[in-house]
Amino acid sequence: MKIKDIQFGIMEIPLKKPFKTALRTANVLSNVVVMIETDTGNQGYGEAPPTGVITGDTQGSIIGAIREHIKKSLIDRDIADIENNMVLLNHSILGNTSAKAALDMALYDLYAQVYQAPLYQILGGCRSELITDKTISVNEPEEMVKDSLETVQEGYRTLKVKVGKNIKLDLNRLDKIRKTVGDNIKLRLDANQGWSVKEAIAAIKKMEERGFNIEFVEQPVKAGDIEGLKKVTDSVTTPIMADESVFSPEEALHLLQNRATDMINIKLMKAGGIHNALKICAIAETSGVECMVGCMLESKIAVTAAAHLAAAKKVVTKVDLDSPLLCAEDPISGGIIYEKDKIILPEAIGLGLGKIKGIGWKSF
Ligand SMILES: C[C@H](N)C(=O)N[C@@H](CCC(=O)O)C(=O)O
Ligand SMILES: [Mg+2]
Repeated sequence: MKIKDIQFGIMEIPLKKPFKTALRTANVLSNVVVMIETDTGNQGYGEAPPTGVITGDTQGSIIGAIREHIKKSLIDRDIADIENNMVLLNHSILGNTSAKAALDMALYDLYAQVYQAPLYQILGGCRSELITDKTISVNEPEEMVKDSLETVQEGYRTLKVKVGKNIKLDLNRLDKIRKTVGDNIKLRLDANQGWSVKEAIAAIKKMEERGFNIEFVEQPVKAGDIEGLKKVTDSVTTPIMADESVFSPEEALHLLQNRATDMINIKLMKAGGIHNALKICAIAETSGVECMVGCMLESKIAVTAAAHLAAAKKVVTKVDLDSPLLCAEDPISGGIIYEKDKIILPEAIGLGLGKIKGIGWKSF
């Protein structure tokens, strides 16, 4: 099975309500979708969201990286030669992790089609179901309480609460949310780099004193401040999870050798795809550190690929794969199935994706 062509299209999906973090507000998901076609008529799908504030990617940079660098390194390659294909993909251009992730998942989709098995089984097959959290955007406390209550009433048992704007208001937000949802709901926080080191330590200690029972706090401080991240990790008892501070396996190794974080949030868009995400899993497992698999604002295409990774590996003990749940429409048939907070992996071959509605495919 050889690669004959690589095509792309733009997928626009409105969100049910604005997605707000300490870094940005988004109303619509506007992603690059890729399709690899083979000489046997098979198709592999991938997706890249342009998350400029985190990965530095734009729609134009994703398309440009594939058109000018990645495509020529993959045309005519044999799908079964996955290791060499991944080396070529990763060496085709520096950075551009979202573009690489889109091609990486399409290559894995086809690789699993060669061996006629669901991808998660080929990658390790640890489990066939996952439980995801659902994100509560950062807003005025009253609106967050309302959103949290509705989410719990819909059947979600874990809320990922966005904070990081203002510590006094953040404490007020959490106080009200915890009182409203009760003690049986897990609350994990994501500050998206919004606090200083001192603010993070003070805020998390107050949460501990007030008994908010926070499962973990994601990315309290600036991505590049590894010393600051370690200081926060060492100063509080609540577990700290690195997100924007870890893109590559090399960064994961550096962080864990320095014990700068308690956990890692792996995202395909930061790692450059499943191939590098598997290396991060191995580094974390060797260091005795658990991982979460998360997502950007991705449709069911990229989230299905992330779910296959999460289902494959034992070291992945937490899942933040809620992005399709935040979308007002689902133009993709097949892929993962959501049953409230449960994600069921498809038993279909490869990623198990079906038709994608409304895409006008163009060759790069
Ligand atoms: C969507 C997911 N729950 C999430 O919060 N992901 C990111 C932010 C993604 C974005 O800004 O597009 C995270 O920081 O964990
Ligand atoms: Mg995060």
